[in-house]
Amino acid sequence: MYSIDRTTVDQMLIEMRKAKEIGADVVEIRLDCLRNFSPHQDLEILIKRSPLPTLVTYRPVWEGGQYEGDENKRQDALRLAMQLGATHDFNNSIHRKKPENFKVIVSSHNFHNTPSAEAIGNLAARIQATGADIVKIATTALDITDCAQIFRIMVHSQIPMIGIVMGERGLISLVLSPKFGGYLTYSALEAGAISAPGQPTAKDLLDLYNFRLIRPDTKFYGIIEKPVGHSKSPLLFNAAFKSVGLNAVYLHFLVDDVKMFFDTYSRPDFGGTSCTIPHKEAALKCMDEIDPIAKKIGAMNNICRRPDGKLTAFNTDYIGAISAIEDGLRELNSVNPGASSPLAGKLFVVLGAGGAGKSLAYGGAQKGTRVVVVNRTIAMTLEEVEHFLEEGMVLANTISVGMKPHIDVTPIPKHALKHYCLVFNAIYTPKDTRLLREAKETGAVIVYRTEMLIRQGFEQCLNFTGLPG
Ligand SMILES: O=C1C[C@@](O)(C(=O)O)C[C@@H](O)[C@@H]1O
Repeated sequence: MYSIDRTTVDQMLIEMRKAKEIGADVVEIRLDCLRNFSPHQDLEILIKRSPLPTLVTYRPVWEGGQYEGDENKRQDALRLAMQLGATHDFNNSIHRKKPENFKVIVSSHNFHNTPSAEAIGNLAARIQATGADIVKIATTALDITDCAQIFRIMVHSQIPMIGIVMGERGLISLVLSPKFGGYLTYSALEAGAISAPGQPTAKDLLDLYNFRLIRPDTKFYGIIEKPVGHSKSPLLFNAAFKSVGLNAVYLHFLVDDVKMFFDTYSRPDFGGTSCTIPHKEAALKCMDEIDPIAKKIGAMNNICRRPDGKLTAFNTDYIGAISAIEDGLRELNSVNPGASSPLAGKLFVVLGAGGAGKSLAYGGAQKGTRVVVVNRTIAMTLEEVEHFLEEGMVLANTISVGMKPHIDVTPIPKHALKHYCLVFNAIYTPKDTRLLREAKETGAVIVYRTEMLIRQGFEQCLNFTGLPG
């Protein structure tokens, strides 16, 4: 559902039409946001001209809304909306059966925090006791685990319930609403036009998260990250799940405390996560098992929950990066066709010794390269690399030099690049770093981070589901 909080009737009508075009099932109009609201005239226009079933909300200040006037007048306006058929249409479309007369949503908003599941359950019971047809409880997420409190109550609610946890950390409460029996969920028409913090856009809900396919038995996965939203993995995984018809969804998890996250989301239908900064180390401590290769590398990026509930960590970065580099080398004629890997025998220079650097160094060694790791503290420095001369070397950069906003700098000067036949850069933004631009100009094959992303994601998909992505 899309909620409209414009200040004039005309603006609301425009947004209602947009909401329909985008694919919303229902629109909510927030009467308390209208300036100079004239109930008889405005409601008649809004309800009669709404292209979608319409939910009318007139929220007072004490419930987090903007209406400050007389309580009787507020209730009169809601009764009028009912007579004009707003709720009638709404129920008709949602239940797909004729309601006796109309339905009432009684809501409670908590803009400070999320109480315990027990307290939410008591609140839901009190709301139900008012004679509400539909209970709506909106709380505020201080942590992603707050969503679990709402899920626990919503899934067992005897009457229809809308449970949402507002804020960035509450995103999963909106996306997973159908999984936990939610009556409806909210989305924004477009980025920046949200009616409550943390709302996804209708487009993301429908196209990125495949919202219409989410059911109670849908398995869920995601990427644990902080801040949230930079990863392209949800795009990759949800497209893969949809293409093979897998009943699963992959989300952004904005996680503050990794242990609390894994302790809270321990259901069998939570299948695991990808892991990125800043959680890679903290997550390792929560694992029941670490795959021997991830252990050897000393870095992981993929966590799977086995059917017995145990968490296992894997490293798929080394396969993703190395196979992207191998494919790049295959474009060159100079590759020895008889060798098991086009990397075999090459001098492989890896810049950086963090998780990605360690993964590349391990992968390179497995393929028979002579690996040189370059960083500030071990092996050799960037200055020394400039004097490294052997034809046909391979360079993999994993340090952040050249990353946005410092796009004018580069880890290796252009003149030193002429000895490399391939350059890989693990930086996402910008895609065309100065390093890659100059490598291309000197005639090297270049390999982007996205090539690695796709391949490491494919391996994660295999680990999660046993199916190729
Ligand atoms: O390299 C990546 C990409 C990633 O960080 C992302 O942004 O989606 C997810 C990680 O699991 C993986 O190691």
